[in-house]
Amino acid sequence: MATSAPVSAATWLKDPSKKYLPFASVNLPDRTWPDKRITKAPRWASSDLRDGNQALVNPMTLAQKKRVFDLLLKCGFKEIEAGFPSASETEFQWIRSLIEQNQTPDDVWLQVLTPARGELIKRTFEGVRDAKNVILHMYNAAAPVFRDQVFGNTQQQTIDLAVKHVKIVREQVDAAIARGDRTNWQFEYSPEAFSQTEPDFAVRLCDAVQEAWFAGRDKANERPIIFNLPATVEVATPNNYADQIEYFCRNIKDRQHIVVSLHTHNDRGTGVAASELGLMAGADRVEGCLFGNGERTGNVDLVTLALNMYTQGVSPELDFSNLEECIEVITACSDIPVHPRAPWAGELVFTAFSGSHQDAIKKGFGHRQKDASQPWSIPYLPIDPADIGMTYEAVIRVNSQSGKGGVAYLVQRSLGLDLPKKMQPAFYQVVQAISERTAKEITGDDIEKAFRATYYYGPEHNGQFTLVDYSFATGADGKKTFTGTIDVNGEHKHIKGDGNGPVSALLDALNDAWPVGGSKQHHLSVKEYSEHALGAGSDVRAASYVQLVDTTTGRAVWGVSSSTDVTEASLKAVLSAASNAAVDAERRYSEIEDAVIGGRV
Ligand SMILES: CC(=O)SCCNC(=O)CCNC(=O)[C@H](O)C(C)(C)COP(=O)(O)OP(=O)(O)OC[C@H]1O[C@@H](n2cnc3c(N)ncnc32)[C@H](O)[C@@H]1OP(=O)(O)O
Ligand SMILES: CC(C)C(=O)C(=O)O
Ligand SMILES: [Mg+2]
Repeated sequence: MATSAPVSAATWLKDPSKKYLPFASVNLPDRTWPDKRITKAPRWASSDLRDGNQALVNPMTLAQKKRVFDLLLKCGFKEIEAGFPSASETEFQWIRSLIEQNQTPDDVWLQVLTPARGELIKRTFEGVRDAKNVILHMYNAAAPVFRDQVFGNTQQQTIDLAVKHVKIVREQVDAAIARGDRTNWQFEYSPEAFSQTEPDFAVRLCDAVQEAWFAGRDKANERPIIFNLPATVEVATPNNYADQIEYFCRNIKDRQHIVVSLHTHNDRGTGVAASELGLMAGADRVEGCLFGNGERTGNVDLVTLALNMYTQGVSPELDFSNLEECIEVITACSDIPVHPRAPWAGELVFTAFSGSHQDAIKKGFGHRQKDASQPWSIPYLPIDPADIGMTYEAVIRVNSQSGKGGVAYLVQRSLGLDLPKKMQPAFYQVVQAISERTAKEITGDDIEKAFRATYYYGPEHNGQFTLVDYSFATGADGKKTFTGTIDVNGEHKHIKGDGNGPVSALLDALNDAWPVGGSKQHHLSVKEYSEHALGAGSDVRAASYVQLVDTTTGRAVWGVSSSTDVTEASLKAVLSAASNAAVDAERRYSEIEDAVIGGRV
């Protein structure tokens, strides 16, 4: 018995060239857009509540729409496509509520979409009655794939359909004016699937629409018509879209009386690039959605577009200083998360896990601290996270791919300690061992805990030796004599020693006292010493770092401490290092691991 192939059988083709044809480019050898730059913000129109909303699994409730609408106002949008009033009673009432409850500020244009269908246009006009500012947006499909397969229309029939409905829109506007309605009107026309439409036909169609719209009027006294040129489905590389826009701008009649608007989708992942190149090609206006919501792969992401502009030093004239709030509102209302790696807004986009990135960022911040008046330039960070309301906290996160620079950066952020370069590898080894053991990210908190445990840093972290009291005497030869008491595992021990300075005098005393607290004989000498101020003003403290080497074994250990008194900080740092020297390396690692991860592994 014959069996039929499963419906989902793969049809991957070794040679797809018969099934899929390459995009036919516009012939525009003298294109000028590649040499242009984006030097000012376009007019922005949000379509979150229309194109974004129509593509949601669960379209927004009225309350959610209102939340998004308010957010858009807060971000500074002046043109908001709020819906499709003829689609349903809910959509209609939503638009009515915005108007009747006076929710739209006087400088904001309420945009509504209608297909080129007489009864739906009339319903749309009923929907926007008494609004202050309305952009009446009408579309019909123009591309051959729609003409042939959906409507069975020729080019001329497509033009006729558009013109007929433009006249209906005009009649409705005239009727509203005649009635004395207070509304200001703009007309927007979209030849749907513009980017798949023959460029010369798109121009002819729009010329006919323009003629019908302005018929018998002096264009100079009219608001310009908006020609919105959608890449309804993105089917080619973005340079093709730019060519189409430049071609349109060059060939459309009376360019000065029209606004060229872009409306890109992201099917190939280049919606942002297409809009940017489209602006370079001469467009004036951009439609899209926050975080790229919308049909299929979404509309162009307006946050990305605006912040791309911002980081080129061009004000987008939109305010995304509180990006967290935008993310919160849009994700809650659309039920679609922002990808962790989405440009600018993703949770991970300011985070460096890898060692060489962390090292470069840390150094970049160091540079900037010295002179913050220079233009922003930090490796791997094309924007200052603070400008969009993000903190630096997430900039460096540590896993097993991280390096010493990143770890040192986190210690600096949490404890203010600027670890000496030579000390960084030692503490990094500690963190690396923990991170390999857990095979997970090590949080900033974990790193702080590990640091405190490793160097007995902080009052609750006592090493083998702690300083109880001390004094110094200076001899005639300038030598210092340390006399003091140290606590060794709970027992006080009096020690005395000489040296060129406080550190060497304490070490001399310690070396004399070995073995103490059950530890073996050691002979410690100073290999590295450094200190820096911690904090400022009356709260300033000294941070001291010392590396001791045990000359009996060659093992080197670090110690750290801080105090309001420089000498005390250095003595405590010596005892921190000596406490490390007193315990063998293996045991120290397991003590530290215990303190940081306990039973978490
Ligand atoms: C690219 C874009 O995003 S365009 C915007 C798309 N957004 C939406 O569609 C969301 C809102 N839409 C809706 O709620 C509905 O589609 C409505 C209410 C507008 C219309 O619904 P319906 O009347 O059921 O029609 P439907 O959407 O299925 O449209 C298909 C019919 O309209 C016809 N049609 C489309 N445009 C026109 C036109 N300008 N003149 C006459 N008929 C038209 C189609 O040929 C088709 O006719 P057929 O059923 O005889 O084959
Ligand atoms: C209605 C039009 C502008 C549209 O959304 C599209 O073509 O993508
Ligand atoms: Mg669209």
